[in-house]
Amino acid sequence: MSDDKLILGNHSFDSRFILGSGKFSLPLIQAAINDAKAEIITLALRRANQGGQENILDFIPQGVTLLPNTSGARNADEAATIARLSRELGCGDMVKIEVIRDSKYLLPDNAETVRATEILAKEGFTVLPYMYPDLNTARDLVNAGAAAVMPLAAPIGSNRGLSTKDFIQILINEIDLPIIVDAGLGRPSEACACMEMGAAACMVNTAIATASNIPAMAKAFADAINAGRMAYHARLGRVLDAGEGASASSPLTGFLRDPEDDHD
Ligand SMILES: CC(=O)[C@@H](O)[C@H](O)COP(=O)(O)O
Repeated sequence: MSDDKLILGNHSFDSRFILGSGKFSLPLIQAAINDAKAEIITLALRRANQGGQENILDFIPQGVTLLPNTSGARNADEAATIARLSRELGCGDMVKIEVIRDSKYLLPDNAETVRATEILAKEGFTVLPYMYPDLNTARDLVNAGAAAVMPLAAPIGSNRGLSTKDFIQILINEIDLPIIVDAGLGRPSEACACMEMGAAACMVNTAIATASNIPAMAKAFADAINAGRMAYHARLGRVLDAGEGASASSPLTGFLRDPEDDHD
């Protein structure tokens, strides 16, 4: 699967692990790059330089793609302004749209996210919108020119895992764009599950940033994402319904069903 690239607009990547950087530190960024082989790291422009505090830009080596996000935007126009500013500053044409009005659950405003996507796609941006997993919104995002769709697994920073699983599966089945699961993943096994389902990539921040051993957790997520991708390509076997009973693993070695055991 050496040519199994993640394609986002005109950009192509080998890694399917994306580091969200709301919580960042030098050890986290080093771990993401060295241990998890991240090729994309998000950048909240409003946090890029806060005078005297750590500046994330100082930690990003060449060759790693910065994905500016519109964190702090409360509507589409604010998101568009942040995106234009980041392009002017030389941060490239990719942008992750985050439009959030709800300060308790930090849930994205899907309608304003569609509007921001339409504005910025028309201006030539490669737009990656963060959204609540809803099929109608995802279809609107496709029509608006998104390069991928980024549904949340659970509220940002919650480590609660794949709580929107069924709805993300609908997007994977129905939307002909990369589906990048973003936010709330707490365990590597959950990232693996996303990839087995057919997600194109996972974005993780808090679960790694808050682990006791950051490099080991970064590597665990990367390995889980790779394992899930391999399983997706290998195609999972059929799951029996509960009523179907068992199916002998070694049917040629004496575990054949005795017809007398059959019950209606
Ligand atoms: C939308 C957002 O901010 C997320 O991208 C965040 O970077 C990752 O979410 P977690 O911190 O929950 O992993």
